Amino acid sequence: MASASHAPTPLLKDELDIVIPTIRNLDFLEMWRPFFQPYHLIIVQDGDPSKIIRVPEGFDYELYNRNDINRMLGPKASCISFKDSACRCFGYMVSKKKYIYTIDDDCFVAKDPLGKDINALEQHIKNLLSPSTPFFFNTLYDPYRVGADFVRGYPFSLREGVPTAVSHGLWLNIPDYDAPTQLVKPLERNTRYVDAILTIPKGTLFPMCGMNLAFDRELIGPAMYFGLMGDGQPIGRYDDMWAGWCTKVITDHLGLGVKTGLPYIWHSKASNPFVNLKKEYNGIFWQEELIPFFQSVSLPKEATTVQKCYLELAKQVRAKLGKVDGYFNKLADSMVTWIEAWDELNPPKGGVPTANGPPKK
Ligand SMILES: O=c1ccn([C@@H]2O[C@H](COP(=O)(O)OP(=O)(O)O[C@H]3O[C@@H](CO)[C@H](O)[C@H]3O)[C@@H](O)[C@H]2O)c(=O)[nH]1
Ligand SMILES: [Mn+2]
Repeated sequence: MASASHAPTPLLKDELDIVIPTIRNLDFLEMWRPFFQPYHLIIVQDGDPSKIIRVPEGFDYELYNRNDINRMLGPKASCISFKDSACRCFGYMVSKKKYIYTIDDDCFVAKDPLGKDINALEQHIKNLLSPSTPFFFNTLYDPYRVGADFVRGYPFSLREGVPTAVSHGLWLNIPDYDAPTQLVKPLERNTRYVDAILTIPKGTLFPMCGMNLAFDRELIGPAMYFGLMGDGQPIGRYDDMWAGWCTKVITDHLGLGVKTGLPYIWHSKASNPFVNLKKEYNGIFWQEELIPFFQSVSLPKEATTVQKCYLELAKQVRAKLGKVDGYFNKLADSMVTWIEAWDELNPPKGGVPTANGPPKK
C-alpha cells in the first residue's frame, strides 16, 4: 500500500530557495507573504541593471543584476540570457539549497474550488518529497496522495516508485498558450481546476513551463539550463521548453521522476501575442525537428551524473541539430559553458567556489 502522509508538510525553509526573474517591482510578493516569508528569495533582475527593483519589507533576499552576473561569471556570463526570463537559471546556479521553486512575478495566489488560497509552495514540496511512478501508469493518478493508492494490476515490485526530481505546476486564468493559439483565442481563460497530480511516464516528453516550477537541485539542477534566448538570439519563449526536454531525457536515463498537475497559481496577465510570435516563430518551426531528436536521444551507461549526461547531450545537439541551424552549435557551446560555470560555483562538497561571491544587498 502506498504510504500516504497525513503528517504536516515540512516547511523546508532552510533547504529551499525561491527564484524570481524580474523586470519590475515585486509588489506581487505581498499576496504571497503568508507562504513565502520564511524563505530566502533569489531575485534575478533582467534588463537595465541601473533600474531599482522594489522588494516589499520583511523578505530575506539576494538580488543579482546583469553587472553581478558578468562580475561573477566573467566570460562564462555569455551563457546566461539577457532580456528574457531565461535569466532565471542563474538563480539556480548560485543557490546553495537542495530545492528550488521558481515563479513569475505576474503569478498570483489562486483559490481552490472551495475558495481557499492555494499554498502552491506547500504542494510542490509534497510532490517533491513523495515518489514518482514513471515505469507503469497508475490510473488513479498519484498513488501517494491521501485517499488514493495503486490500483489492481499495478506491479508490487514497482510500488516504491522513484525519487521525484521535478514538480510542474499549472495556471488558472491566463493559460500558457503559444502565440498562434493566443491570437486565435484571445479571450480564453483556464477556469478548470483539475485535482490531479500525474507522473509523466518514462519516454514521454512534455512542454515544461517555468512559471510555477519546483525541482530538486541536487538531483537535477545542472540540467535546468534555460538556454540562449532573448537579446541577440533568434528564439525566445523556448527557454523552459529546452530545459524541460533536456531534463526529461536525463531523468528518464537516471531513473528519476517528473510530476505535473497541482498546484495551480493564478496567471494574471497575458503577454503580447504579436511580440510572442516574433520570439517563438523559429521555435514553432524547429521543434518539429527538436522533438524527434530528444525522442531518439540515448545516453551511455557511463553517464552517471547530471553533468556527464548534459555534456553528452551537448555533443549530440551539435552533431545532430547543428545542421538544422547554426544557432544549435552556439547553444551546444553554451550548454558546456553552463556546466563549467555550474561546477565552478558548486564545487564538490568541501571545495571552494571560485566566483566572486554574492552582491552586497
Ligand atoms: O525580458 C524579460 C521579460 C520578462 N521577465 C520576467 O519573466 C517572467 C515572465 O514574464 P511574462 O509574465 O511577461 O512572460 P509570459 O509570456 O507570461 O511567460 C513566459 O515566460 C516564460 C515562463 O516564465 C515562458 O517563456 C512564458 O511562459 C516575469 O517574472 C518577468 O518579470 C524577464 O526576466 N525578462
Ligand atoms: Mn506571465
